[in-house]
Amino acid sequence: MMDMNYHCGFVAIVGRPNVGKSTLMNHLIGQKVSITSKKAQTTRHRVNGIHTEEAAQFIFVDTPGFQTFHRNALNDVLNQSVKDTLSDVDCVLFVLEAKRLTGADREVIALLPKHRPVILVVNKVDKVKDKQELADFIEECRAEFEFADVEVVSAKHGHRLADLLDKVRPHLPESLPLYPDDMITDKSERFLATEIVREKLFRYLGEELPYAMTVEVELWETEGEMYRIHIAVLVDRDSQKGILIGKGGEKLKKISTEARLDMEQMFERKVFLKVWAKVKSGWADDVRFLKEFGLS
Ligand SMILES: Nc1nc2c(ncn2[C@@H]2O[C@H](COP(=O)(O)OP(=O)(O)OP(=O)(O)O)[C@@H](O)[C@H]2O)c(=O)[nH]1
Repeated sequence: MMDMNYHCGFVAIVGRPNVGKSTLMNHLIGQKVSITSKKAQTTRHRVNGIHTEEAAQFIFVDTPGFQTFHRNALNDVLNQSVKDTLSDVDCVLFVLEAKRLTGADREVIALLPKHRPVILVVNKVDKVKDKQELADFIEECRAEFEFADVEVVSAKHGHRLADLLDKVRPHLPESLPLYPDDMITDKSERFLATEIVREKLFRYLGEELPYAMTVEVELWETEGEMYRIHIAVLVDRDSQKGILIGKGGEKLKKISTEARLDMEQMFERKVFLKVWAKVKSGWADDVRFLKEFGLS
């Protein structure tokens, strides 16, 4: 594998919320590492997924969704983080939903780098029956930005993803692989642990509440073969804390037990997990607080 013609580089996936960025990345790397949901704005953290081949390694950077309607400090930080990401990758995948070019998409287009190859990825083509309409749509998009290439895909159905990779590959610089070939994500086990807890929050609290919550590792220790992990779930209000904990602590206990079992399976070791709820008022507007979270 260590041949001199090896190519390896960074690829950013951008687009407005809900176009299918997480779904796309999950399929490209072949394992679920970030949560997808019908609701917008589920990927608050940047996720790096890696796809390794015989002669190339693609390191994907999934960027947080743009929130165009409810601007607050959180979203300014997210937008800046997207700009920083884009100026630092070898290729950008700009994802659109077939036949939908909205104001929010145009806001993302405005942030696309002029001096990096940007490939237009038209997703959800399974929803479009008329080929001519699709061709017209692509023309319309091409008028908005000078894309290096275009590919139509269905991320959800894994359709034409190999063709997409074929178009990205030439943009990766000649370099040895930066990661071992069995590595799916360079996000640490810490990150995966928070994703597991987030997934349980969505499962047990419904679709609404988890958007007002954030999950943070407070302690991570190795004791012999075992991990000792403390995770805080930060909520805006006391009432949300109450819902999270549930009657007699039942709900939080269930979330914590299921998360522990998933972690033990994923990390292949015993896990001592403690999950608790904390109130942090207005955390979404507190930029300094976000910085502590490594989000800016
Ligand atoms: N029909 C169809 N639906 C898709 C396709 N790809 C993604 N979706 C759906 O679109 C919705 C949003 O997908 P996500 O991958 O969460 O979108 P995202 O762009 O990562 O969203 P944010 O994390 O909010 O930025 C989900 O319900 C997906 O199942 C596709 O190719 N076809």
